[in-house]
Amino acid sequence: MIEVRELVKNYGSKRVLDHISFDVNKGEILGLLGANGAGKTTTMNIMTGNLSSTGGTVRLNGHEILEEPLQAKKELGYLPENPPLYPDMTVKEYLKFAYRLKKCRLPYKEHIEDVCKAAYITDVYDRVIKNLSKGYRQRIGIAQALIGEPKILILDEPTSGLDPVQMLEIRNLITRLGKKHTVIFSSHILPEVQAVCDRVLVIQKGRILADDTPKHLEETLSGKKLKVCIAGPEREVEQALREVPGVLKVSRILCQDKRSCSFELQVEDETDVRWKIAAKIKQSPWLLTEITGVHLSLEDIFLKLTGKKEGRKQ
Ligand SMILES: Nc1ncnc2c1ncn2[C@@H]1O[C@H](COP(=O)(O)OP(=O)(O)OP(=O)(O)O)[C@@H](O)[C@H]1O
Repeated sequence: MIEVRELVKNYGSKRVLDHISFDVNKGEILGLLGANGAGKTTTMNIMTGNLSSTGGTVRLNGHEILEEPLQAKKELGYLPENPPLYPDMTVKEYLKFAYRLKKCRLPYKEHIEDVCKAAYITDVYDRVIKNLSKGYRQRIGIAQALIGEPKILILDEPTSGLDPVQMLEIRNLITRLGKKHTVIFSSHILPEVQAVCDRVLVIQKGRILADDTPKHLEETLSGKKLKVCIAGPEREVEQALREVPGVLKVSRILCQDKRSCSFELQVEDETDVRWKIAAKIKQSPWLLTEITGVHLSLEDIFLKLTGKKEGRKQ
């Protein structure tokens, strides 16, 4: 559905995109994750034909954005970082304006109704935009992007500046939109990408650091780890755990419960080793009090990939 190849962008002698390539399949929700200045907006602006590239190509449903701009843009709904709203218009007037601007040919009344329903703005249809909350304004921006039934939605930081409730509403909305559209959205909020995306591209200084599912990315970087707490003599328990097939490494960790001892285990296969440990402890006089997976948050992964904390904005 989307094919981005070797995108390069220079501003004078400064290279801000350095050979970015990726594909997005039909129906996928892709998160573009990166710190402030990583190159997310630049990538999206080039993909939507709003900015020229120094090199590389972008194909939207087979149409190259510079060679066939009209056909390519018909495939596309775009929400820029600052939604292009006219605050003195009512929602009705604004959507009519966007409908005309896009030269949309779908039946006006039904289509606008559908778009308002999809973006959850039906109840403010006759209100003046400047009097609405930022959450509503963001959803009006999304409604504008939905006009013309584009197959692809590109949303630049759609939750930026929203309160936690509004953020959740937009995340839920993106998940629902993903059922009908191919969606790319950018964010610097890691749990958001984790919650919403099928795939994540981690981008830093104009380069792709990782292209993976949030879950696989986490597993790959964190390694498979278990936390095990057992009520029993520490040294003997440690030895017993080392003997369980599939356990690669056993490290003692601090234990909150004075009657137990705790260990972090590096293992080959989490589920399999859990069963084996449970079976082994059952045969002993000891008691298994906890066995849980240890997972890195995507935030830890991001810091691991980038190797530093600088440049992150909240
Ligand atoms: N017109 C411009 N002239 C020079 N440098 C620019 C211009 N626009 C963007 N840049 C630089 O390009 C780099 C990437 O910027 P971009 O806006 O794409 O980052 P971003 O990941 O979207 O960050 P943000 O979350 O702040 O929007 C930054 O270093 C930025 O300073």
